[in-house]
Amino acid sequence: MAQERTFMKIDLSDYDNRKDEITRDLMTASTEQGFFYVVNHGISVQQIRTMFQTSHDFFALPDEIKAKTPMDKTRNAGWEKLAQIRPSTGVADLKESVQLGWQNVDDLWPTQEDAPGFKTQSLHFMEQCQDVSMKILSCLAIGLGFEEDFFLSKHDVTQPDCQQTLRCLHYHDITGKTFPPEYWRAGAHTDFDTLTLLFQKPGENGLEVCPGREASTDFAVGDAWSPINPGEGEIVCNIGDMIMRWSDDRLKSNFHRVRTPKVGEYQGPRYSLAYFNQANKSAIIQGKSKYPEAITAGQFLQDAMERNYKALQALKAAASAE
Ligand SMILES: O=C(O)CCC(=O)C(=O)O
Ligand SMILES: [Fe+2]
Repeated sequence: MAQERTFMKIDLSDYDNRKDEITRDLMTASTEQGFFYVVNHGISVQQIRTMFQTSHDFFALPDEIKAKTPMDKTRNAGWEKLAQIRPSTGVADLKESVQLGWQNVDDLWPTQEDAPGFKTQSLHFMEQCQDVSMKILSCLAIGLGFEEDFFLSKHDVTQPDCQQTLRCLHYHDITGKTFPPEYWRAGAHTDFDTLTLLFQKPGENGLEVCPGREASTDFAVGDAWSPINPGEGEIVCNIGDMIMRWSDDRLKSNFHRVRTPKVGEYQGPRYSLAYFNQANKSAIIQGKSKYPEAITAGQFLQDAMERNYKALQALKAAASAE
């Protein structure tokens, strides 16, 4: 079921002077919908376009080249194609992606020879995403009653156990093709992280959101999906499971998906970029009321992946019993 919703636009301009107002707006957006647009964030349209060109050039390489740095799940970095299976669908997303990290992934970057400029440009963009993310997380810390730098040291990209990641995504051109209904460009899911920054190219829409999730461990999801279509230069941000738990479920990590366009609609390629903020492995996540028990971010992610795995196995078992 489709439902029109308006998502808040958070203006980061004059950040230092307007921090109280920005915090109020961010808390409203994060406790209600968990999705919002961010504008005047300091990353120029030109810089975003340059990163999209870089991502486009990488994906245009032959698969044999991209496969030189395959997805390494333990380090959450590398390239994969038609490989990510969501428990909500049971089939692989119609996409390819490359995940880039800050630490311990030197061997998982494509070489300068294969992808000239890719590493330099991506790292530059990651720095910019990191800056914007820390501004938002600083406000959310204040809003949740922590010290304003509370989340900063916990998402420290200089630490060897840092888990901050940029994922470049390419949803293939499917012009003229029809897929069974369980095939999505990205099947419905929540993000495991604290905060995601999403960029897309103008007009390459398809992202849909379903607000209303009550607990960070919940799989249940309603059926009122709303499109969220950013203008050029706007960042779509969403709250992830990690900060939902940290905030005792006050901030909402909601389900989202990317629909597969039908024949008659624009079915050309779609490119997006997602910067996932995930606390350092050793960072302690501890709520103040509902979830007072301490857990490391490393353990939190492992548990989340295990829950996903079990849900997928249950889905397969149900399908084979039919
Ligand atoms: O491509 C998009 O717009 C969304 C991607 C996404 O939700 C994800 O990779 O977690
Ligand atoms: Fe996502």
